[in-house]
Amino acid sequence: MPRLRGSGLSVVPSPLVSTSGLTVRYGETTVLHDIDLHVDPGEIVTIVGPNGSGKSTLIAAILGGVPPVRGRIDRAPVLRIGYVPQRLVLDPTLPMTVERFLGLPRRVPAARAREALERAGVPDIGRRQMAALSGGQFQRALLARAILEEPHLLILDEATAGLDQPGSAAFYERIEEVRAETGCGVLMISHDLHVVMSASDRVICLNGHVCCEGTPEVVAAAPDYRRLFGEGTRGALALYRHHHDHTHFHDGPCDHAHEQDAAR
Ligand SMILES: Nc1ncnc2c1ncn2[C@@H]1O[C@H](COP(=O)(O)OP(=O)(O)OP(=O)(O)O)[C@@H](O)[C@H]1O
Repeated sequence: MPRLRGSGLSVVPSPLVSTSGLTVRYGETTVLHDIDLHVDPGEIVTIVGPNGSGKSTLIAAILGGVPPVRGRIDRAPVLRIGYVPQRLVLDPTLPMTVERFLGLPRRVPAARAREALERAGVPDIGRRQMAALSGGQFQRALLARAILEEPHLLILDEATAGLDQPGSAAFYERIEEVRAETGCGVLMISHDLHVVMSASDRVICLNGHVCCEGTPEVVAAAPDYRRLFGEGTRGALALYRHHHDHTHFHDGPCDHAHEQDAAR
């Protein structure tokens, strides 16, 4: 897969995607007010926010699935988006290997499928049945399918829901590696506050509107963010930094807002 930045092979203008004054309504209810955001090539932007704060709606609007009532969404010309959903329900009785799944809806050469699985960190699961994968392997298979198309922008909607904390941390590390290898931009939603804050270049805290935005440190210290998620995440951020510095993972303190979200 070519690097996107500086390779001259597939340079995409910056930003990859931006919204300005984006406002979305369901019936009489306005769920997104005046959202301005952008994602540049090669950056990881994470959206955090409480349940019902409009995160999935924002992603759906960016993907073109929900029309805004006001504002605009601009995508770079020829933008290729890879999307990893929160979950995908497959009929467990349907025999389907991972290789075959990667070939849907159209066949891909075996070498490309193998490369995508390697990029996703699961090089050996090609012959396995989709129904027999663990939760983490299943999400990696979805990630492989998303990166198969060499996306300029990878969008993940709570892709680690259902994974345990080390599984989530490993998944986000893999996302950082994919970004480093390909230069793609990443826009993701996450409830894994413990691990995601530090895996991001920028964090956008959403609650119907953008409450605060900035580097993980800036957002973790912002009063609006702390009102929504409590004080615990600053410690979690330090914990994650520790994990990152030492390439091992310790369980640690957890703020209750996150526990409730994770338990959903
Ligand atoms: N198709 C729909 N029709 C009507 N209301 C909807 C629809 N989808 C979402 N909503 C409402 O819009 C609001 C935002 O929902 P959304 O799923 O975007 O939030 P979220 O931040 O992703 O939530 P969660 O963290 O629980 O996944 C909620 O009040 C939800 O009930």
